[in-house]
Amino acid sequence: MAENGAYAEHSSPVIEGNVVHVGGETHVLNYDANILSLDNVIDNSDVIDREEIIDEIDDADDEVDEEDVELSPGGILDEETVGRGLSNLGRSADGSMQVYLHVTVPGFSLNDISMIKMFVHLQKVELPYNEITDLSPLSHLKYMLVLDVSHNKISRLLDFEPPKNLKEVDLSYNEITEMSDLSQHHYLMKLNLDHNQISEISGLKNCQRLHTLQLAHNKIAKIQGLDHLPIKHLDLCHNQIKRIENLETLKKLLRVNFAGNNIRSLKGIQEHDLLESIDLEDNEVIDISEIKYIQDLEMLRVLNLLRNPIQELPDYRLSILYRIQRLNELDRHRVEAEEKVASVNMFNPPLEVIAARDHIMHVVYSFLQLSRVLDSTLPSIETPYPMLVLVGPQGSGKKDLAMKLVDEFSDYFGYAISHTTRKMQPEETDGIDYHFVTLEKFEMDIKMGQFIQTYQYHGDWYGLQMESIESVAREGLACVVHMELEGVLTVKNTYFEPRYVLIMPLGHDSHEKRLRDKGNYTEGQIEHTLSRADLYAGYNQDHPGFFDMMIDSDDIQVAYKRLRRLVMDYLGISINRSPAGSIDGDVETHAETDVHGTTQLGTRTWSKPSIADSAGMSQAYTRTKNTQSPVQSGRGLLEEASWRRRHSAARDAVSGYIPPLFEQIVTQYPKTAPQTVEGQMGLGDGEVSRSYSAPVQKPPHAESDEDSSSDERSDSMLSVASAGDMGGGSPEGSVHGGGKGPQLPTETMNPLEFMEEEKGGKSQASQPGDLHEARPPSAPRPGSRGRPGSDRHKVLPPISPIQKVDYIPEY
Ligand SMILES: Nc1ncnc2c1ncn2[C@@H]1O[C@H](COP(=O)(O)OP(=O)(O)OP(=O)(O)O)[C@@H](O)[C@H]1O
Repeated sequence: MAENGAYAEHSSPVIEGNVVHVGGETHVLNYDANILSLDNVIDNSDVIDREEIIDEIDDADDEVDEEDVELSPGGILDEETVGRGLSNLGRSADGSMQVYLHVTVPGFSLNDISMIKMFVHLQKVELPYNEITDLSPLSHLKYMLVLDVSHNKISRLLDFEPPKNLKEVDLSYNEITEMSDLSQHHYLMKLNLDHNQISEISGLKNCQRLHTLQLAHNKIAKIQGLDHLPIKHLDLCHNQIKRIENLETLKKLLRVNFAGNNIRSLKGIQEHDLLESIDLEDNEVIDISEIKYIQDLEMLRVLNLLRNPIQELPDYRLSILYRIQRLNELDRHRVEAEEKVASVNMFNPPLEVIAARDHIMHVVYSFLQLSRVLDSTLPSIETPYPMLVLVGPQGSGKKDLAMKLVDEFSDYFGYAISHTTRKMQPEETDGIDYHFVTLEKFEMDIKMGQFIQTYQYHGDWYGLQMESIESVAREGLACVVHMELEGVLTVKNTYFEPRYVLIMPLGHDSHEKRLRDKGNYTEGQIEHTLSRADLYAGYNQDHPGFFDMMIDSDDIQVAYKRLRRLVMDYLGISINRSPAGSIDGDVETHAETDVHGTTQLGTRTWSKPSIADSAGMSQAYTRTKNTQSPVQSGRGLLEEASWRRRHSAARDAVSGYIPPLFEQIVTQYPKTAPQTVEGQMGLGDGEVSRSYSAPVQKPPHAESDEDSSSDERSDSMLSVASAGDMGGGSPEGSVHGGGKGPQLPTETMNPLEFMEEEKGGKSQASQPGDLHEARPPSAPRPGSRGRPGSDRHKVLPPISPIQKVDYIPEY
């Protein structure tokens, strides 16, 4: 009997056993003489050209196909059947012959494959869909690499002498109940045992090259016997597994399929850093918290949780995507980038998104209410309602600072009381620290459009109502509020333009201690709050200009000193000099008090620079007056004011004038809190902290305090401004009074009023028809001269009188 394979190359057909070699091709012939007459081929070899011979052979093959030849009768594999199934001609393993390397004989109901042992060179044997029970003839196929005997009746696993190099075995759809020891199959890489009756994984211990193990649709109840195997693809779907276990040592896992089991928890799958795909379809995963076991898997891209109870959770898909942002496919559906964004916005919205939503909500609710004119805080381009917002993490002490500031500067500031649903603490008073309200009331107020911002912190709601601000403003005071960062972001969406001072406990330990000392917070809350301190620091760093100032509140006393000095600087309140001539600059320092015991004001108020800023105006005023009106100069009002500001700035630059600190803070952009602690431009003690800000120089027109320190100069600027003998006397005197020094306008004075006065003469009484009369009457409160937000301060500059201005001083 001829072997499958060997031939020598000839130009004319050469017959070797059942093989014909024609022009480099080899054909296997049947022994049945009816199929092909070898004589014919050989006899006519001289006269029939090669192609005809090949055609003839092909025709003969076709004829045979058409005939109903019974192959492998009785399920006994015969040579004819093998011959038909041979393919893939190639070199034999020893390289000496050309042989067929593959055989495929599917669906012949084979139960005896003894014949196969004749074909020793076969490397790939496919005998699926038969009735094979015994694989022992395969022991002869020493070169076999791949074996597919799926869909047979095999009950014993690889029960034959193993070919040395057997790599892939498909024994799926058989009747194997037990996994025998496969220790001799050293080279086994892929083993498919799907659809058998296996109840226990075993015998694989020495299969140290096994990278794919398929055991789907068996009766396995426990994952075991896989320790230290280099398995990358593990398919255990449709078994009876309840727990993912014993996978710790499978460090190469890339894909696992546990679909169709009874798994509830994902515990056991963690720490597989290479895992890319997990299929858990049709299991019993119910709890979203289970995702924690897989959310740190760096390479995970595909997850299937279809037909698990977890699918019933509201926003299930987004919550999974939020937790595992790196997924490309979830539940057999591609994940879109938009879904990932939506998931973040839903479960951990960026601060800006929270603030925008909050703002929109309050705007919409307020639109639903009857509109009401808010006379005290109505916005104005020139002088927005003055507000100071202390912002920082909980426990930064900002509430205490705010309270203390309002206490000390009660003539200037009022505390805008926020509403909260949190429990009142023993040391707190309703209506002073907060308006303590029920959740129902809080929600009702939201719906009534009362709030300008709200924020939920540690489960309690906080919110600032318009009425809280308005009630402070009605008193003629600027308002101080404190809030978390999200609140600030909402306020930044409103028309208010407060100054924002970041109160930051820079020392982690002191912050923690302060939180613990309060004794009100749980461990989780403390941890959360401490982590938010980093958020603030990061936000400050990433958003230059967001905060106007940062104050370290590690030491609350020092923090207050700084805040106090900042405020005094803003307000232009002079600071007493100590006998030694230095500035006290601390809590002991008091605002300069005039003979009447009222605090003396400088030229600044707590507001944004108005159209005609004080520096520009002040210097403009020292110039020769030019009574050309904007109309005459061909410029509009705003354009005129802008032109003057630029003119003034240019002149300052030429003359070397550098505005004092407060003015830099108020007027310069970006007006930012220092991005690092070191860079803090605080109003700290002495030159060190000053060195971070621009040097403060005396303006050319300031004549006094030659030897003052820079701090003093800063303050002296204010004094100079007020020194135009505005300090004493009546409010009118302080603003309009004619002194010897340069006349400086103040922000307590409407620039237009200032211009008008300049026109009409400093000390002259108002003339009929001038701005004073055109302006709505203001009711000065006793002792409230020109303080921010007061009725003396033109927070609400009249609109119609602007039209009446007939000139703006030129210089
Ligand atoms: N209207 C508001 N909007 C946003 N956050 C607010 C508002 N009112 C108060 N908060 C902030 O809510 C947080 C919790 O308030 P709580 O009164 O418990 O703080 P606290 O312990 O006094 O903190 P701190 O010492 O920083 O003032 C604080 O950071 C507070 O500033």
